[in-house]
Parts: sequence; C-alpha cells; structure tokens
Amino acid sequence: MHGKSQVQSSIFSPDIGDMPKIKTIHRPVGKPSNAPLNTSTFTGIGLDKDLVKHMEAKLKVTQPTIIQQKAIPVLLGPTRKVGDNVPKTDTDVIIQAETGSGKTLTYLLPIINRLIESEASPMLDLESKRSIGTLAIIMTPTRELAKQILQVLETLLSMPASSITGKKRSHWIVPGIVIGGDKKKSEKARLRKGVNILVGTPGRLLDHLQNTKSFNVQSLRWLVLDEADRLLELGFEESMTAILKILDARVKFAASITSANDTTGIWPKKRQTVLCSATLSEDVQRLAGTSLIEPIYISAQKDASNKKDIPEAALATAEEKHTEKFSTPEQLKQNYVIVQAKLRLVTLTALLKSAFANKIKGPKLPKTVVFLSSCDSVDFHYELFAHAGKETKLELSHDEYLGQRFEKDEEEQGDNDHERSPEFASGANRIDSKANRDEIHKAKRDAERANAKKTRAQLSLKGAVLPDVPLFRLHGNLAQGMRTDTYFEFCKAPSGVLFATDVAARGLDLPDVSHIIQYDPPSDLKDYVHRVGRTARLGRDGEAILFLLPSEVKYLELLTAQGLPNQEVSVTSILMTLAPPKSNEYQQPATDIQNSFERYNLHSPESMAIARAAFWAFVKSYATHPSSEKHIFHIKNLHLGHIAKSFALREAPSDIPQPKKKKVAGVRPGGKNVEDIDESHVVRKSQKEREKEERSKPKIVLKRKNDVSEFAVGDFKSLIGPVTKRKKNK
Ligand SMILES: Nc1ncnc2c1ncn2[C@@H]1O[C@H](COP(=O)(O)OP(=O)(O)OP(=O)(O)O)[C@@H](O)[C@H]1O
Repeated sequence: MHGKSQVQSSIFSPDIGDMPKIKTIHRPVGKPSNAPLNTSTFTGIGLDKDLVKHMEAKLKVTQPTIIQQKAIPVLLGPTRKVGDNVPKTDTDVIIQAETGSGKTLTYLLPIINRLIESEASPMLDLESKRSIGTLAIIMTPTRELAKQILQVLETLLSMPASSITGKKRSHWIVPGIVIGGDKKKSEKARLRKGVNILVGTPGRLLDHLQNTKSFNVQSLRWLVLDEADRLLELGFEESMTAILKILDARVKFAASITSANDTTGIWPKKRQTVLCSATLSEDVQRLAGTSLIEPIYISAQKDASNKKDIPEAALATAEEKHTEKFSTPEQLKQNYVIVQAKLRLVTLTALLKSAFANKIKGPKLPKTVVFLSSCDSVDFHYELFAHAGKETKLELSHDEYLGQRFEKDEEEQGDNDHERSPEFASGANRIDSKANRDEIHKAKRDAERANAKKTRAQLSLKGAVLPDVPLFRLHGNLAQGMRTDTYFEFCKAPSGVLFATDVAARGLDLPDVSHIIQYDPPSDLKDYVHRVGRTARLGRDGEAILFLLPSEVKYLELLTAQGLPNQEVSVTSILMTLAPPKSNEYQQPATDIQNSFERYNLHSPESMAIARAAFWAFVKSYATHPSSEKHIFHIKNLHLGHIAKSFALREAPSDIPQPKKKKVAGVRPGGKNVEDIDESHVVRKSQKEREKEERSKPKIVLKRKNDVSEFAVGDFKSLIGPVTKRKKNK
C-alpha cells in the first residue's frame, strides 16, 4: 500500500435504508439480582465462625448471595445438616448462577470449611497432612482466572489463631497453581513438597499429571471445573479427557491412606465433582458424560424462569421452549447500535470520548472493556488510541510523507547546524546523495521503532484521543508476564480502557468496570453473557453495548431467543456527542477523527502493518462464526473497502499477511498452549450440532470441527468457501 496514492473517501454516505424490524426484549433496568441477600448469614448456612469472621475482615463479605445460600449447605456435606435440601451423601453438583454472583466463594468456602473442620481429627495427624498430597483441584480455562482464584484462596487461608483453641487454623493447607507460561521447574518443586488445593489450567495440569512423579493425587476429594461449559467445549477436549482418565485411575481414596481415612466423615467419601458457570444448564451432564455421577443441579435463577419475557415467536421449537435460557443481571443496562462499517471506528471513539468526558465529573470514574475478535485487532486499537493524533498533519501517501519529513528534518538540522557546519552553510548538503538520504531515513526509522517498542512494553499507555485515560490490552499472544501484570494493573486502576479478546470474557473479576463495549460480536452466544458480565457485578450498576453491522441485525433474534434484553441506541446519537457545544454538526469532527487515524497509519510502515494484520484477522475471525450463524455473519456480506475504513485504512489490503507473526514488544513469539487459544480461532458448533455429536459419544469430548488459526487461511476465496462454477455450454 505504501507509495501508492490512495483515494480518501467520505465515511458518510446516503442513508442505508430501512432495516428489518427485529423484536427485542425491552427490560427496564431492575433491582440487582446478584447482590448479597439481607435475610441470611454465612454462619446460618453452616460455615465455621472463625472462617466467617476472617472472611468479613479480609474480603468485606458479610451476607451470602442467592447461589451461596443455596449451594454452600449442599457442598458442606451431610454431616453439617444445614437445611432440608442437603442430600444424605455427597453428590456431584452443577452450579449455575449469573455472572458476578460469587460462585468462586460458593465452592471455595465449603472446601476450606471441611478441611479446617477435620483438622482436630486424630486420624489426620501432622505427618499425614504433609504426605496427603492434593485434596482439591480447581480447573479454569484461562491463566488470569486461575491467578484470581489463587488470590482468593490465599486470602481465605490466611486465618489467624482460633479464638477457642488458640491454635492457628488452616496453616497446614497449602495452596498452589500450575498454569501455562509459568516455570515448570518451580511448579514441580512445589508439587513435590505437597500442594493441598491446586488451581490450574488444563494443559499444564495434564503435563504435571503425566510427567511429575511426585504429584500425588491419590487422596483427591474435590474436582471443581470453573467455567465448566468452556472447559468441556472445543479446544480443551483432549486435555480434559486425559486428565479425567488419569485422575480416575490414580485416585484410590481411603484405601491408600491409613491415618487420614474417612472415619472423620467430614470429607466426601469419594471424589466430588463440581461444575460451575453462568451459562450451564442441566444438559451439561450430557457433555460431562461419565465424569459426573448423579449430579444435582443448583441454579440461582428464580423459579419463574425468564422465559416469560421472551416473545413466543422467538422460541422456535418445542425443545427450545423447555430449555433453560441464559440470564444476565437485572440491573445491567444492555444496548445495541447498528453501525455501518465505515463509521465503526469513529463511533467507538465517540462512545469512549463521551463516556470519559461525562463521567469523569461524576462521583465514579468510568472503566471500560472493549471486546474484539482477534489479538491483532486488540494490538491495532491499543496502538491507535495510544499514538494517533500525536502525528504531524498529513494528507499524503507514506513515501510522500517521508519525503516531506526528510526535507523538514534537513531544514531543521540545517538551521541548527548552520553556525557550526560550513557544508550546511553553503547549502551543499541539500543536494546530498540518495544513499545519504536513505541512511538518514533508516536511522530515523530505527530510532522511531526502538521508541515504539519501548513504549509498547509498558503495561498501559495514554494517548491524545482520550487524554489522561490509561489504555490497556489483554490477549493470548502477549508474553505471560505482561498478561499477568496487565490484568493486575487494570484491576487496580480507578479508570481506563482495556482492549481485549475473549481471554478476558470469562470469570475475571475486574473491579468497578462500568462499561462493556462488544465492538465485534462474540463467536459463541454464551460469551455474550460472560462479556457483559464483567460489569454489573454483585449488585452494582453497569452498562453494555453491542456493535452490529446493518447486515448483522438478525443477531438480535438470537439474543432475543435466549431471553437477553436489548435496547437500540442510534448511531447518530452517539456521533452527535462529537459536535461542538450548541451545534448539531458532527460529520466534520467525525471525519477529522477518521482522517487523523488514517494519517497515523500512513506515518510508518509499522503502524500500517499492524492495521493490515488487524484487518485480515477480523476477516478471518468472521469466518469462525458457527454454521448456525452463517446467515448473519458471512464474509460475502462484508464490504471489505468499508471494513478497511474501520481499521483506518484507505483501501482494503489486497494481500494476506505471511504466516510468520510480526514481532511486537511484549508479544510472545509462537507456541500456543490450549488455554491460549483465543476464542476467535475456534469454529464453534451450534447447540444442536453439539447435542447430536454428544449423543453418539459416551465421553466428555467435543471434537473441533475446523480450527481456523489466525494464519491458516490462504486467500479470500478460501474464506468464503467453494464457488460452484456453471459448466459452459459447448
Ligand atoms: N456474599 C458476598 N458479599 C459481598 N461480596 C461478595 C460475596 N460473594 C462474592 N463476593 C465478591 O463478588 C465478586 C464476584 O465474585 P465471583 O468472581 O466469584 O463471581 P462469579 O459468580 O464467579 O462471576 P463470573 O460468572 O463472572 O465468574 C468478588 O469480588 C467476590 O469477592
């Protein structure tokens, strides 16, 4: 693209005409549905007094939420005898509750409670405590979620001495973590010493089960699958099947342990498996196959399901009418906006600008997560918002720009050196050789790149587009250290924008997120629920908005069928926020923003390369929507020239990037583990396809139909599939 003169087209074109009218669910913002109840206490539902006191002091958690009230007594086991609904023996449990309703404490508290309860048992002497190995494993789909759970676990286990016995409680319970990206050697050493409650991601956990001899799981009593539907889905199937097989073979329960046997009666007699997610339904049993034994299903949903909100017409089949629908927090405001591709980028900018301009004066600072479909797109938007607007004004092609800059630099240099250099004084340097010019150019570009790399290695940046707003990014291609640090930094930040892939969609408890922007719709409907669930947590307010292209408007039907409420916001009302005070003129400011973004791309080969890679990643991830959504998301429906505009490119790039990934500071070179698979790279199947497949399989596995990796695609034709040619009449 460089060097070619490019046509700068307007982003505003005549009205796109009438849109099909889709019936959506209008639900007024309701009372918080995932907040703690004021009618119950933790001791009332059977938890140890010391543990409750400690939790109140450390986590400021005083009253249980609905799911905690329902599930904790069951998980505390039959010996506690709290409530009438506790089964007589420990059974497997499926827990389903809205995002941000405290599911982590729901399963952690009973496990810790049962461990500290048993510590007085003479059967569990100090020696056996040490040698007993891993008693609980908690599996999660992402490393950040594993770290978050470990943090909560460590906090809960830092209990002071008991007020009754004077002894320090829970000190013998050792928590630990095994995740991809961390050093295996140090994990091995910790496992050798003994980790009683282990949090991990499937790939690394399997690695240790296969290769770390000292990893003792013989006494395992709890296996928790957090975000279970995701773990039982595509991408994790091989690891999960292998893990369960190994655990089943190695866990020999009480028979192998003489001193710490089950006479205490406090721990489950055999392994208890707990599945947990906001998007689980009873049919997950079918996915989990033989790994669950007669599980009981505990849901936080009200008995009258939210199906009553769903227009009858949206429930297509009798089967669907009886299927549990997903639910989102009642206090969450959910909007959508239909935006033409050319206007996407300026609309996103307007939305962010207005959120930060208006709210910054309010009592609470805004904190926003923008979900994108690929790592490259995250990098592009992060870089763009961090650096655009700082460049010199430019209406030229890249080569013209460099040429002009060279002249300018020379003049500046000439001015500066005028007194010192006779050559400059005589103007001899102006007719410098081309070789010399190229050398200066190269040196300048190298310096620019070195600078850019330096800033990119930072965890957050501030740009000119959203002044004073720290910008973050999170995706699976970042180096692990940077991923972890960014996650913790964004948690701590009082305000900011996080550009992220679905790596941030599940389970992350990012404090005080006020806005969610789904700039690219998710490739799995369940992820819609998880993405919006990063806000409106634990009874707090929150707002989410979904961007749709005019050709994607039927996606609203899918949301409606799932009982997900949505209200339209017009694109004009968003762009209008760019207009100067007391004016309705928004087209010029929007055009200026678009132009400044395009100039930024033109200003260096590196920014251009990032934009082009993001463009192609977008197109490729578009191809990964499941077949049931192909009538909505099909590449044939995309106007590539307009999509290019949304990446601040003046034309759609004609070439597809080479398989070798560009090197960007902080980005991990090559090598993906299972848990790094970005959602965008996986072709998902429809519910029906999965069910059909599962019926024919006894096991946990779901086979990946077609893994479209970021670079697995050769050309545009291969993305849109085979085209049948008509035979020519001879
Ligand atoms: N009863 C409670 N009272 C106050 N705060 C709570 C309570 N239970 C949990 N929390 C806090 O609420 C936040 C959300 O909890 P958690 O991350 O477990 O939600 P979740 O249901 O697992 O969400 P997701 O489905 O998104 O994973 C955490 O910060 C947690 O400490």
